[in-house]
Amino acid sequence: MGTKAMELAVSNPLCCFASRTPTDRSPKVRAFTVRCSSPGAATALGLAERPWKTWDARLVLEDGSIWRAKSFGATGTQVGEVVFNTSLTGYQEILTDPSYAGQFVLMTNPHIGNTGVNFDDEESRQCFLAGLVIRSLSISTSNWRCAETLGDYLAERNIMGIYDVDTRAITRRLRQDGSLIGVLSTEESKADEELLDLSRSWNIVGVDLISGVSCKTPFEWIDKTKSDWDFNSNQRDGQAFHVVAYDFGIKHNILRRLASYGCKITVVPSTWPASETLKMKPDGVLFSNGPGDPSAVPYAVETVKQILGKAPVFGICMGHQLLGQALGGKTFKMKFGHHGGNHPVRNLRNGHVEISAQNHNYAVDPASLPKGVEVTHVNLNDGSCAGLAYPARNIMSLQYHPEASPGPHDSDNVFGEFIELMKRAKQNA
Ligand SMILES: NC(=O)CC[C@H](N)C(=O)O
Repeated sequence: MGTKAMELAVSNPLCCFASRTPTDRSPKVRAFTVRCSSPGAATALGLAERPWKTWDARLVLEDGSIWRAKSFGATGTQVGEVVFNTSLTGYQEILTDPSYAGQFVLMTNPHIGNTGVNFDDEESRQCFLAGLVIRSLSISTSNWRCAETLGDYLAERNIMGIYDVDTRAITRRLRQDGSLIGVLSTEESKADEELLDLSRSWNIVGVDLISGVSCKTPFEWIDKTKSDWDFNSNQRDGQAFHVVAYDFGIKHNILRRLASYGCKITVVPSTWPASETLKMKPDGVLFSNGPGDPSAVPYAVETVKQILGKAPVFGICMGHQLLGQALGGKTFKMKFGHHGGNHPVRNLRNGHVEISAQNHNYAVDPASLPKGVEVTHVNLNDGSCAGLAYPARNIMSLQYHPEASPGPHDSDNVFGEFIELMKRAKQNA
């Protein structure tokens, strides 16, 4: 155990969590109040040294706070933006959501890992996130679908995790002060100051992250939601619409839901030219979710612009933000974003409130949109724009996730609305 670890053990031998809470929020690295001069001091005080590890990883936030806790998954040093996710379930889907590229996901649910990881719940081909921050890592896994433990899964994918962190305290900090960049490290050779400097010199704003997660060549998608899991099989009319889906970091469940609604799907990379898409004469085009700053990918906005009015379109999350820009609007960075499965959204067209799955740090500013563009959905937590439509040009979009995964399925019928949009456009053509 290093000197710092001993300081913690001595400062509070019975309650390691209290001792781990930083007391100083100033930029200087001054993390703990009670200090002890040397490792031998514990013995000198008559206290037994702990037989278990007290900490072997640090999460250093750009505000100068240092969170010493325990490593799981991969080791090393990683920088990213820390966001908190309030979903109670679905950590595997969250880990494989490409929209988290460049971010550490901190789960507010304190108990993670108890169902392990299975073969079916992957939302993309790999984990793109920076790392996982949790309170308690389940000591056992128990689930009929479990194929391996969460720790082994992360280690194999070279993703770092840290547990026994005071996740409530960090969440309050993020809510009060806004998103923070953090560095997670298991490397003892790196000084706190070095990690702090790294957190302060790194930036996620203005960076194109979608090109790193998108597929490189087009492919056909055929998998539907498995019948055992399909909670909504009413709205199929068997008519196969051809949808071209732009992969800005697409979640597989968007594709599964479209396939379950009867669509034939061609997935194309983020850089796929609009002219090639239009040559395929699609019945509709989907612009997917994806990581990072939507204003940092003007080439994607340009692609969307060239498609608008030529085919019915549906934008989800990043896709919605690109559509907003293509229509002349602007996006902005929110204080700490929305990440979780419990966001109430009002559908302004019918007054219904849906509980939705959300994962975004940016939003479209409705005041920047031209006349004719309708705000169709509003997030009831903060009044932000959660959906758009431009009926004259067959455009619809949502800031949140109708495919859920994880999350409540209240908004699944939006895929049916996209089918209706394509059907009407075909009839009127
Ligand atoms: N899930 C998404 O598509 C996220 C969009 C964008 N990266 C944001 O954070 O707002």
